[in-house]
Amino acid sequence: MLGLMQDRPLLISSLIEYSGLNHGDVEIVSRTVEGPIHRTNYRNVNLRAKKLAQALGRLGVELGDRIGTIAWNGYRHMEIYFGVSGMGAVCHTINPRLFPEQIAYIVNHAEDKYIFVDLTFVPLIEALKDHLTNVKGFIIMTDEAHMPDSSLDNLLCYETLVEAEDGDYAWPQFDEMTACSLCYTSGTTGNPKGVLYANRSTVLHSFCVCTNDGLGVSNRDSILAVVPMFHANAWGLPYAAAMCGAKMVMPGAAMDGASLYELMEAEGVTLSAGVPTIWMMLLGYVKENNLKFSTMQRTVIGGSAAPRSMIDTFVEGHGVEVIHAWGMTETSPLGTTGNLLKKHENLSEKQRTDIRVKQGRTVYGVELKITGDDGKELPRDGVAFGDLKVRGPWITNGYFKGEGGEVLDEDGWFTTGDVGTIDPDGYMQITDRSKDVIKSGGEWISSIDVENEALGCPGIVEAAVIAIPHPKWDERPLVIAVKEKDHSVSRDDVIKHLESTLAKWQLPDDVVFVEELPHTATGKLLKTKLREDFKDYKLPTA
Ligand SMILES: Nc1ncnc2c1ncn2[C@@H]1O[C@H](COP(=O)(O)OP(=O)(O)OP(=O)(O)O)[C@@H](O)[C@H]1O
Repeated sequence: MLGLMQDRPLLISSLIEYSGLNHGDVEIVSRTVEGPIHRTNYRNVNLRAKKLAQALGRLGVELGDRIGTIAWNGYRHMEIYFGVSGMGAVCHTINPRLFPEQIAYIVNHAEDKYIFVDLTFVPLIEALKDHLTNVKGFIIMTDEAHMPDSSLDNLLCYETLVEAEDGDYAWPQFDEMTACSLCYTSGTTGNPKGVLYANRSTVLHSFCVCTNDGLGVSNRDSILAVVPMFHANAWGLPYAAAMCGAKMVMPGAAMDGASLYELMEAEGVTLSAGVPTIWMMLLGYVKENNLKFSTMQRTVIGGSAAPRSMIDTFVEGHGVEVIHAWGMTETSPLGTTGNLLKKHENLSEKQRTDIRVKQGRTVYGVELKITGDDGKELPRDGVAFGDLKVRGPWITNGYFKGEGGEVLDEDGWFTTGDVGTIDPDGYMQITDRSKDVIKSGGEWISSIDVENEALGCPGIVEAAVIAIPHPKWDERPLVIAVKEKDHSVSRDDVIKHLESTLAKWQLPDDVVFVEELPHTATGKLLKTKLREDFKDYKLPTA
């Protein structure tokens, strides 16, 4: 209609086209599997993403085709993100940490036409090749000199494909609701299910990441994306970085404390993002070697609850602000961020951390509520807890190919499977996953609360809390913990420590120590495995 605004589709390609033109010199730095640190910039990424789109077109890839990637964070992966989605195909990022049979399942379920494979994952794909039904070819993400001897049929070399094209290509325009990427949940609570992101939802999500009260990503940032590009699209950081021309620093396969710290310091990293397990390791390295972060200003912790002790170490020990974030694959993933408000400026650091431990507030675009057993909305008083529901333009409306059937209620709310509270300022706090809550004598005990408190006990490096059946109380909590190396912390020490912070009925009935705890492909505690391992465990109080 004349006199109204233009109807330009919100497309992934517009992000890289923008940064290619306006932030052309800003660097993309990657650790590579071949060896040295690689440096490129947005101008080159845009050009090479176009060449890739040309090459894929020549291979017969069409609008809507799914193209897999099995790769670490790196510049070629970024080119694939933009090249594949930019041409109108769907970038399906495969999590290499899934069980091999799950990988075969999702590749077949997605009907991936081609798969981009990092050199490291060639053996993994070779072992699965007879089970992959739809794949026409494997594009190895390297140059001719590093091409492996492989038993895979239809092997193509990434650099050869890209360099054969001239890049004289205009990004096609299509409906902004066209799918751009596909991520499968990691199956903590069942089989992996596909979540299909749209061009429009991803661009809107990027705006949200770039707002100050989102993750505040800007051109002044140097971002270390530790969260993998195969996990909920690295929380959308590659897109958001392109939207504002932020420097991207990508660790490749080197995720140990020393490598991450070195990269942060060498590349002037100001913002980093990852799950608590990664930060636990990095902080351990930094403490052991008596180091400080010299450029990092803020770190995003999400995927699992950020323990208070971790927040304290970052904020008080290193002067690094923590942005606690909550989300799910189904929410693109950013749902809430724990930024402080103006009115919190004059609070003590302890009071400010009382807020930081909450999972945070929604940014514009996402609506959030909690409901009780009757489905009615509960008050935002920070006390009432219930099922957490979300709604918004970057929240899924159902799983790929209709798996699991209808997932929204009649008003469009998505039930997250998390249980939480919302306080009068809108800060949401996850109490638990609904499947992990411990139901004891008609009361609910949050396994996350008990875990967090147990982590504050000297000598405990990791703790998981699960429900054990109890003849009188239905269920009671059991702490399963990992000790610091050579530490003498005992069961009674942990219980004594918890007595100072938890109500009597919330105290665990027992504490057992293990060498290590099982984790999911995305670094979360694998409680299904713990429940299985401890299914015959008898509590001393039973
Ligand atoms: N900051 C956080 N604090 C506590 N829990 C969090 C936080 N961020 C994410 N989570 C948990 O992670 C869940 C989403 O994780 P994700 O989408 O990666 O799925 P998954 O656990 O890998 O797989 P599945 O959905 O199959 O269980 C959330 O529902 C929530 O339980």
